[in-house]
Amino acid sequence: MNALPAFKTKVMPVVVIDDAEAAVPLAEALLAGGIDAIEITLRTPAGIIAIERVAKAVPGMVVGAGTLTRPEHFRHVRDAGGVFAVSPGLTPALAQAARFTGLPLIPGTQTASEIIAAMEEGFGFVKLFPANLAGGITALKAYGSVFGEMKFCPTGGVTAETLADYLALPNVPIVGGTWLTPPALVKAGDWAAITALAAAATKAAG
Ligand SMILES: O=C[C@H](O)COP(=O)(O)O
Ligand SMILES: CC(=O)C(=O)O
Repeated sequence: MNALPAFKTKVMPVVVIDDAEAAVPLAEALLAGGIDAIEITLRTPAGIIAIERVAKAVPGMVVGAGTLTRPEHFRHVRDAGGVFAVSPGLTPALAQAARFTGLPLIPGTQTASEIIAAMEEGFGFVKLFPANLAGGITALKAYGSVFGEMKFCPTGGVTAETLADYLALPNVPIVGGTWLTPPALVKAGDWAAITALAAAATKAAG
């Protein structure tokens, strides 16, 4: 599968954005806290515009899209300037769209069969989603002993308090979550508070 772009952060903010105007200051606030990659979801109409703005205006930020659930989403994201894609799951049609557009994809998995299906499509790095429902750290340890080559980005229920425990696992290079960009802080434009959350997560990630 297409290789992911390089970034340093071990903590991926999963952003649900209601107002595209907030995208650039939000990305700059995260960057100031040491986070150089962001997943802006397509769950809101503002998502794709937000990706376009961050891709144009925040050169230090590696911007990707989340919640791709339809093949045509891949073209929309690529055309907006997004450089990677994340999906809560995986189907053959989504894998084909990723290959066709050249957009690197991190697909969501939860079960052993889903991990095997992702491996069959050529993925070596997947999401564990929702990580807390899938069994969290216990599941990742079990999958680590079975799927030695597979790396995971647990997302769903990961917090500032638990991220270091996840990252201590050898098969977890990065974690994701929404706690870095609380909707109330985004709505209030409290970028300093978001930088503080990002800096705390960057520190906890080591
Ligand atoms: O999209 C990902 C998940 O909904 C994030 O879950 P979280 O809010 O528990 O971080
Ligand atoms: C769950 C996730 O990462 C997504 O919505 O793409």
